[in-house]
Formats: sequence, structure tokens, C-alpha cells
Amino acid sequence: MTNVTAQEFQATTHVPLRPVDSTSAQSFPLLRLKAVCKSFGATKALSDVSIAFEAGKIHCLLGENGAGKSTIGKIIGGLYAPDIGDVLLEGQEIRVNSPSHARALGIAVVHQELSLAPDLSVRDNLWLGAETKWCLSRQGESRRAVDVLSQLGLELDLEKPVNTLPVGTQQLVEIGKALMNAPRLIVFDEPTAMLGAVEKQQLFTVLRRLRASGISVILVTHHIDDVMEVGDCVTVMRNGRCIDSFDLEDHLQGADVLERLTGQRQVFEAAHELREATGEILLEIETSGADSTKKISVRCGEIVGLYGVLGCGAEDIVQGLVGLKTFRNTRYLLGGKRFKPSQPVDAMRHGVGYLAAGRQQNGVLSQRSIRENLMLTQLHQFSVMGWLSRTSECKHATQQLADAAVKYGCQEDAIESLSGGNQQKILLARAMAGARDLLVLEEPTAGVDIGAKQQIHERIKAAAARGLSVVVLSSDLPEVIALCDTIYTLHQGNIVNQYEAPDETCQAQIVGDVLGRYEVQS
Ligand SMILES: Nc1ncnc2c1ncn2[C@@H]1O[C@H](COP(=O)(O)OP(=O)(O)OP(=O)(O)O)[C@@H](O)[C@H]1O
Repeated sequence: MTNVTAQEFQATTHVPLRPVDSTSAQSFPLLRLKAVCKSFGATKALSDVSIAFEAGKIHCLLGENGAGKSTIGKIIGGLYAPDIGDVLLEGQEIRVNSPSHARALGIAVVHQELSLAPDLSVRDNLWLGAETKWCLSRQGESRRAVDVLSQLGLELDLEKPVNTLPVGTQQLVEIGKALMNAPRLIVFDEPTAMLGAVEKQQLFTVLRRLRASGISVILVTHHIDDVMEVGDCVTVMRNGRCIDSFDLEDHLQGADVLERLTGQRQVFEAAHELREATGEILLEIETSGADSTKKISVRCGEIVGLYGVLGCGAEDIVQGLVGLKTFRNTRYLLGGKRFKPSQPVDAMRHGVGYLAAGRQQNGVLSQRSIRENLMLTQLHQFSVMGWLSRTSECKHATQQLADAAVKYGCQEDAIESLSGGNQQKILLARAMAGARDLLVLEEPTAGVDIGAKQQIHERIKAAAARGLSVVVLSSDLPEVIALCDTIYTLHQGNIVNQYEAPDETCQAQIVGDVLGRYEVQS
């Protein structure tokens, strides 16, 4: 991606950007929340929250799942109105009535859940909500769309429907949508949750460029590395309250920030335990390339990671394995027998549990309850002569929700009433419950907080210790290293290397592999 100066960036946007040192920006923060409260029924999502967001700063919001971070983004973005308290834009009290009102005020929000229209093209998605009163030619529309995509380091076919793109690319298109209206403030709600290392760096370059142009960025994230890399200041939230707010001075380390977040010196995940996977081979995946055939083997009790950048082919391998697609050049053997599921339910019947990336599009049934979402794939277990035993179903649901440490009020509440991280825990619990022999996980900890992430890793490791085979596809390299017994790296559809019992010392070579700077291991 080329480096673009603040002036060049400004030139690509329709509205002139406010310079960082304008008089009004000096006397007032760009946006201020003053004593804001917001409740949903009995749940107090925000209690007396006051925060100032300065122009030209990247302000990170940290906090555990359900702390209230997204609710702040939704109030700023006009989706919710505060019950009590004020929102001030450059010192003027405002009521943001709707997302379009927010856009008119120069506020954009990139929500955790993608808001793309799946069947529309990349260009139409970018322009959806960014329409101008001026008549723009198709060419003009395309030029602007290409400009915005190039700011994200993307070169895409504008006519392609977005549902044909990998989820990570869709997330970048979603960010492109926010840039279309040349906003003064952008809220990014966990934008890196599904981005690989390379795409993440592209995003950080964009964030730095936005900051240099005087734009305020609010970054909601669970990744301390993200905070340390691009953040200027941090607000820590807990149970709907701001408990700390501070500048990220140079001397602060990630561990110091974690300590202020959790209230204790964080114990980093235990070093990878060297476990020799000695079980029988359960799954074999053979991919034939132009001049060779490569094989991935997964033993009983082994956790195998597939790692690469977007479009590396790992997603295709997984989709073939769970019956979402068929590929001529990939063959699967499960328990020694040819395995070619025609659809996910077929894979499920063979004991394959699957967690898909893209919680909103591929995971939750948003209009259904917590119980229904969790038990969706398990109902056959509670059916007696065609009748469903609701008592038994509820009992199991209670147990599984407790095991997954989900924070919820009542099983019959809509899943949408839960925070993103808690929804993710439910989807993971559902996949684990359906996995008799094999568990296939895409982005297992997207959006979950630091403590919960560690718990999820422990649960996956415990399931493997009981003999379950696990295939993990994650864009979070430290996660793949911490979790997996074996990692296969992929580049442009080819399996490049295999790492047994990987540790941090492999990191540089793994990154080299996935960027195409690899030497095949002997
Ligand atoms: N529409 C809603 N209806 C009912 N409760 C809600 C709704 N939206 C949020 N909540 C509740 O408000 C609280 C704060 O949720 P919020 O989504 O802001 O948390 P968060 O800090 O963003 O969490 P996460 O990191 O998991 O995304 C949670 O208890 C959540 O269940």
C-alpha cells in the first residue's frame, strides 16, 4: 500500500477536513459524553459515563464483554438515545436521532456486525448510505469507490457481489463504507476481529492517516497489541462505568495497561505445553497443486491450525470439510474413509462441529432466543418419540451457558440483547456440543475479552485432551501459536510449511511463509 499524506487523503474526500489546530477544536473536545446513562429493561448498559474524544486522536475503549463499549458507539452513531445525559459536538449539545443524522454530523460507525447487503456489488455497497444530492455518473461512482478501496490497500472487482468475498475482505469493505462520507469522527467497533496480520497493518496505516488528517477515531478492541500500536489514549470500562482514562505515554507497556484493565498484573497465557499427538489419524486432507500433492493430517486429540492471509486457500479447505463447497483438488479422508459432505448437516451427522466466521451473517439467528440459538443443532437429543422434552433441553442449556461463562439474564431473551462477545461464546458452545470427533473453528475468539479468550483456549485444549480433533482457522497468529499442536501455513492456495509444537520463535518464519517469502522446510 502506498503512503498518502494528510493533504492527499483530504483530496480524496468530498468534505474539507477540519484542521487539527482549528480554534474551535482547541477549546472543546470534538465529542463529549456527559453523565450518560442507558438501560435496557433491568440491564444498566451505561451508568454515568463521561468521556471526551479529542480531534486527531485515536481513543481506545477497553473492557470485558458486556461492559458497555458498543452501547457508547451506538449512542454516538444515532442508533440509541441516552436515557439521561448529554452528547456535545464541539461544545454544542446535540441529539443524534438516527444513523443518517450521525452521518450528516460527520460521524461514522463501523459496527461489530457487518451491515453489507450481501447480494449487492462492492460499488453499490460502498455507495449505500453515502448517496449525494449531486448526480454522479457510474464512472464517478466507480472512481470514488476505487479511491476509498485503495486507502484500505484493496483492489477489488467493483461488480462482484460482496457475499462472494472472504469475510475479512467484507470487513474491509465495511470500513470503506464509513470512509465514503469523509467523516470527522469514526467509531471502529472491533475492526480487527477477523483481520489477518497483513490486513490489520493495512487498517492501522489507515487509522494513522485518519489521525494525521485531524479525524477522531474511537477504537473498541480487546487486543492490547492494537492499543499499544496505534492508541493515543484509553478509557477502561467495567459494568457500564468508566473506571479509568489515561494517555498512552511512551513508558507504558502492554502489561501496565492490562493491569489497569483487569485490576491485577495479567498472567499471560501459559507457554504452549509440549504435547505429542500420538492418537490415530482421524482426518487427512490432500490438496493437489500444479506440480505436487500436499497432505494435512489431524490425529485424535490434536489441535491443528491453518494460517495464511485472506485468500490463501485455508477458508476453502475448511468450507469443503464442512460441506459448504466442493473442490476438485481437495480430498478428505475421515476415519480412513472418503469424506465428501454435500452440505453442513451431512458433516454434522458425521460428528463434525463447526463454528463459522462472521457471527452475524453465518452464526446467530437474530430473532431467536438464547436457548434456541444454543440448542439449534442438539434438539434431536431431547426428542422422545417425536416430542421435545423442554425441561431436559432447558437443563442442558443452563449447564452449557454456565460452562461457557455467558453473561445473560434469561434463556428466553433474544440473542440480540447480548453483547457481541457473549453471542460468540454461545456459538462456540453450540459448535463444541455438536463435535463428536472433529471440531472445526473459524476465528473462535473473535470479539471475546482477554479473560474469556484464555478460558476458551483452555476449553478447547481440554476437549482435545479428551481425544477430540480440532482444526482452527484464525487470523490471530499469537492465538494459533498458543493453541495449536501443529500449524500449516498457506500461500496462494498452496500448503507451504508445517510447524510441530510451534512457539514464538516460529513467528517470523510463519509470517514470511504467508507473505510468500518462504523456504519450504525439509
Ligand atoms: N438491545 C439490547 N437489549 C437488551 N440488552 C442490551 C441491548 N444492547 C446491549 N444490551 C446489554 O447492555 C450491556 C452492554 O452491552 P454492550 O454490547 O455495550 O457491551 P460491550 O462492552 O460492547 O461487549 P462486547 O465486548 O461483548 O461486545 C450488556 O449487558 C448487553 O447484554
